[in-house]
Amino acid sequence: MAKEADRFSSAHEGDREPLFATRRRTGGLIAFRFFAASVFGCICCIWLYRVVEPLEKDENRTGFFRLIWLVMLILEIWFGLYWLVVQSLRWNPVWRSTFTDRLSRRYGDDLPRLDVFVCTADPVIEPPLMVVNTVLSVMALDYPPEKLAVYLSDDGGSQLTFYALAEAAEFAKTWVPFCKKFDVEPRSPGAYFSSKSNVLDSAAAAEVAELYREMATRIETATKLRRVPEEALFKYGEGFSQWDSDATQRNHATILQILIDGRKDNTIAIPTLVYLSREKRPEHHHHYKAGSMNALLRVSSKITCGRIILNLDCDMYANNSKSALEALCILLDEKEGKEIAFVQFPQFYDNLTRNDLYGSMMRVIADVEFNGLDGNGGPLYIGTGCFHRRDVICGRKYGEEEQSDEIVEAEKTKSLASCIYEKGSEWGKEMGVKYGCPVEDVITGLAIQCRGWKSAYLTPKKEAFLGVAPTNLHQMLVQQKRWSEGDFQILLSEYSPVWYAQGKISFGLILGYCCYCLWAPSSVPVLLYSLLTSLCLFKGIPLFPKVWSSWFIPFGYVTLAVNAYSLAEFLWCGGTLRGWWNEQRMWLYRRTSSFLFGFMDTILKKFGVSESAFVITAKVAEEEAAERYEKEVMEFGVESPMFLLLGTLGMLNLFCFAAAVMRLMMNSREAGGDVQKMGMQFVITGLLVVINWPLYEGMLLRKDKGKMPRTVTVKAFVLALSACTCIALS
Ligand SMILES: O=c1ccn([C@@H]2O[C@H](COP(=O)(O)OP(=O)(O)O[C@H]3O[C@H](CO)[C@@H](O)[C@H](O)[C@H]3O)[C@@H](O)[C@H]2O)c(=O)[nH]1
Ligand SMILES: [Mn+2]
Repeated sequence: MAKEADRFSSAHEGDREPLFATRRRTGGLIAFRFFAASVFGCICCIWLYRVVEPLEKDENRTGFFRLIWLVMLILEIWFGLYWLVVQSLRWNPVWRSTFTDRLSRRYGDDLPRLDVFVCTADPVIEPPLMVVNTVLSVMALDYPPEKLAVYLSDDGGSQLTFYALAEAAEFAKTWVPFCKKFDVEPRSPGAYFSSKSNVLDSAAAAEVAELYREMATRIETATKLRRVPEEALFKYGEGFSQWDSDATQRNHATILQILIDGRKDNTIAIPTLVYLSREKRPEHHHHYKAGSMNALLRVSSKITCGRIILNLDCDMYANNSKSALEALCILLDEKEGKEIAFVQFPQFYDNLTRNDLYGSMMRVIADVEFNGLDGNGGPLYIGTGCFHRRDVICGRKYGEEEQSDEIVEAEKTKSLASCIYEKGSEWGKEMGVKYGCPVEDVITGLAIQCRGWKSAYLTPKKEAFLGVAPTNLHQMLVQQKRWSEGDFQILLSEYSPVWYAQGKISFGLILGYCCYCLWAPSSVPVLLYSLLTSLCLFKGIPLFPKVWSSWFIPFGYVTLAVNAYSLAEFLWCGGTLRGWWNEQRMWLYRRTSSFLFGFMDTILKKFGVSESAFVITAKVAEEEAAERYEKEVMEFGVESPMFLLLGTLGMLNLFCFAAAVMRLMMNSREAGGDVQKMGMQFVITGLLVVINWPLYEGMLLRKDKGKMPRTVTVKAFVLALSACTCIALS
């Protein structure tokens, strides 16, 4: 391998054309900076208002009122500073483009080995048919098959998944050559055959489609019956014999089976395919996905030892067969590419509806913010759709020599995936993917960047990978809780971007990390601000300047400018107006439930009270729920503390707004004054009510199974009503 590395770096000395280009924005950027400066100027005015205004003589201003005023000042300082931090993501964006033709000219098929790691963990919420579609899509990537290997890590230790993979191995012999011969896209057979428009109209295609359908039926039937057919147990006996009779998901020996060995069998041009289920024992922590990634790193090093590693979640199929070549344009570039440790593609989904009810796409993050991060040193590693250099993820520092990894085939390969292998080693610490954090990906990427490496972000026109977004509110909130909690833990950990990364990565990138690491704590100010605004409206206490006073200008300008900009940005990124509105709702819900719970759990964890776990996101929904998802009807359905909180806050807003409107109508003489004094509060609380409309519908009007459970509605109602009563009487 040492020689091979040499070959890649120096043999093409004469050929100096870069393999990728980096584009920066110029014109628009200056306009943006002016705009940002104007907003910041107004933010300063708001702070000034809070400081200066209470000094005015006003007999109504009691001690309690001053306290509220102080809280408002603190919250506005937080929002202002957070806004500043977020600008780092827009200050210096870059876009990368690649020259795959130059890559082909220079290297032909002489490319480094590529190992693809696909992780799955549960055959029920991650259906084996979906998993093998992902596997098949990467096996058919535009890449020399003898250089490509696909590893499936099954944390579910499921015979069903193994069975599906064994079936896929057979089907691959037809599918891979078919894709290459006819250059089909996308290369997930499920996605390809379900898209009516691009399926070839030929006998060959019809034959492959039939084969696929037969395989899919077999896999789905087995999954439904939760039983592998008898003849398959026999046919793939070597694999199935590795399951002990008492094996369970959490307690079993290592299962390792090379289903296709591309190293030996050169007659069929199909990539190597390996199934791995690492050993699990109840007394050993398995470290979730990070644990399986590290087991994969070790086991694959003894089988194919790809110099490049692509990591995919089991639902992210390859939608663009050129993605590996595109990533290599960056990693093999002789000049700038040398300092780049990993190439991240965005997470896109193929199950989104038009207006993206749950804001799953995170359009602006993918199309704006990550380019901003790239300009400051590189995007975060987000766990899927990411090409790594093996030796870097294993711990190599920037500037160190790449080590040669000899493939010595040993009988002991299996032991590399045992529970005790990592005891007393650096795995999970300085080597491989890090343990102990719910976002193992982000912290690992940060550590790599702190070792001197950069990363790059690639967004080809045709999305490289497509996954499955959560299709109900609860799942979405749970996923967001895990992310916010994990990112906040990073902020408090020894790898904190604020302390540890100081001097190791650029200041802009530190701020970039902070945007996400501060998600969890940002819940508290949003909660307080919205509560204070509506409760004070209810009590008739004005919190903002009068509508006609000049102090109102900065408030009005900041509110309008920030929201108009966010809307424009959303539309530029291809979103719809409705989609933006939905995203604003999710912005609020995430903060007042997911992030808040993530924040509290992190604090509790610091005191050793709770343990954070990795709750896997389901990738299937039952039929009726799926229909509601298609129609963009918000799905509640389950009892959850997060819903109770959202419901209570929603009701509280409604009561406060209703009470204030009633007061307006009853004494219409003072109405004008009331509106003037509290115009801004009316608007904010009113908007909160409007944005909560799907919530009220779910609580009060709907009858289907996806409505808010009755118990939650009643509890929320009682809680909100008692809160209002207490406040009214106080
Ligand atoms: O014990 C576990 C738990 C999960 N997984 C796999 O990890 C992947 C991601 O899990 P998912 O439930 O889909 O979580 P998401 O929130 O969608 O995942 C995002 O966020 C995670 C960190 O929170 C990253 O690990 C993922 O790569 C990233 O896509 C899936 O393929 C799982 O099968 C395992 O292999 N073992
Ligand atoms: Mn996922």
